[in-house]
Amino acid sequence: MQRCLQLARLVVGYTSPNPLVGAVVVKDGKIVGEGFHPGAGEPHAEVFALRDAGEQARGATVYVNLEPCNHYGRTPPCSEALIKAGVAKVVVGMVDPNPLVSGRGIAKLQAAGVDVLTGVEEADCRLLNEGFIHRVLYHKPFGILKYAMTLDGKIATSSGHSTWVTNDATRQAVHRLRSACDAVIIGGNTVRQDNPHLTNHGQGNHSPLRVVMSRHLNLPSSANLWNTDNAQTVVLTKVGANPEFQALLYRQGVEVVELEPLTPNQVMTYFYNRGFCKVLWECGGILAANAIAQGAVQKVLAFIAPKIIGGVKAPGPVGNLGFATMNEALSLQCAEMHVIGSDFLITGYLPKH
Ligand SMILES: Nc1nc(O)c(N)c(N[C@@H]2O[C@H](COP(=O)(O)O)[C@@H](O)[C@H]2O)n1
Ligand SMILES: [Zn+2]
Repeated sequence: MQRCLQLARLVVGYTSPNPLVGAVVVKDGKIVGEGFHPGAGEPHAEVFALRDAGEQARGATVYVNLEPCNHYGRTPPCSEALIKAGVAKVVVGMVDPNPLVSGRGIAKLQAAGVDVLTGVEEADCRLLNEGFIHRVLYHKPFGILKYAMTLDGKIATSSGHSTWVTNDATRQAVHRLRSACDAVIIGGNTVRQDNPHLTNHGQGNHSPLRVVMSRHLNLPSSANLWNTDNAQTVVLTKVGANPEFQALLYRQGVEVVELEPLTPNQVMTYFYNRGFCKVLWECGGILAANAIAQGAVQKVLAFIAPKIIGGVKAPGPVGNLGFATMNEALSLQCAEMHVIGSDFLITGYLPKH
């Protein structure tokens, strides 16, 4: 199953709205076929693995991190392909939450006499596809809030200087994280203040869509994000905002989309309709607080550098949530701490809305 996950990860960032899936065919204790799902519209992982195994699939065991499908979507059902290939056993990482599948693939295999074992390495399988699972269950992409702060909770100095809070290894981890996401979102303030690139800087193959939320388009006419040679940018704004600036962006290949209302919740609906599974919020505190308040954030990744910068006016990672007492605090679930060189990373999930 871990090999399935390795295969699936080869195309991390490329498969949305579909999941990341790898499959392995084992006969007499040896791997005789492997495959992964390259992206929506392409055959599923099981089909590639069966093709790779050829006749050796007969009587073999197939491992796959997601339940084989049993529906005609963009491609025909894998359950039928597995039965036709004559496999003896299928080992499944997790049941597919997609209501079109959800147990039906397993039932079809069992009805045809195929032995099925489910829930193998399930936690890792769920983690790999947490974006897909959330998308399917809640009809919104999975939102991740990432920030980097000092030990005293500042994301910049009081003058706004923020390069760099964390060490090189942490910044590379963030670039890999971007590569695994469909989009990375910031607000207009971050463009004005930091002029970021928001690319993967060569960490991973996939470049996420770079997104700026700006109500009035009071943005610089020259910015790294307006260079669309290596990565696409979309600016989300209010209906009718600053037509001259919209024209300037269009000329540079930047897509402009008008949304009403321009809120994190509406943005997540827009990106669901665009087929996205995972969206990264790399914004400042005000937008981060709005995104949390509107349920657009499911997971938090807080990178912490053991430095103290001080400053009463130095900004923190999350603005006003309207809480007055400590018992209103949002407690992260399944919180974990990781060490990245001299920095620390705390991850966890926000309570469900
Ligand atoms: N088990 C499995 N292996 C794959 O490689 C997959 N891509 C999936 N996806 C499931 O089928 C749905 C997509 O179907 P189409 O690609 O449109 O035919 C997807 O939503 C998953 O439920 N499953
Ligand atoms: Zn399938």
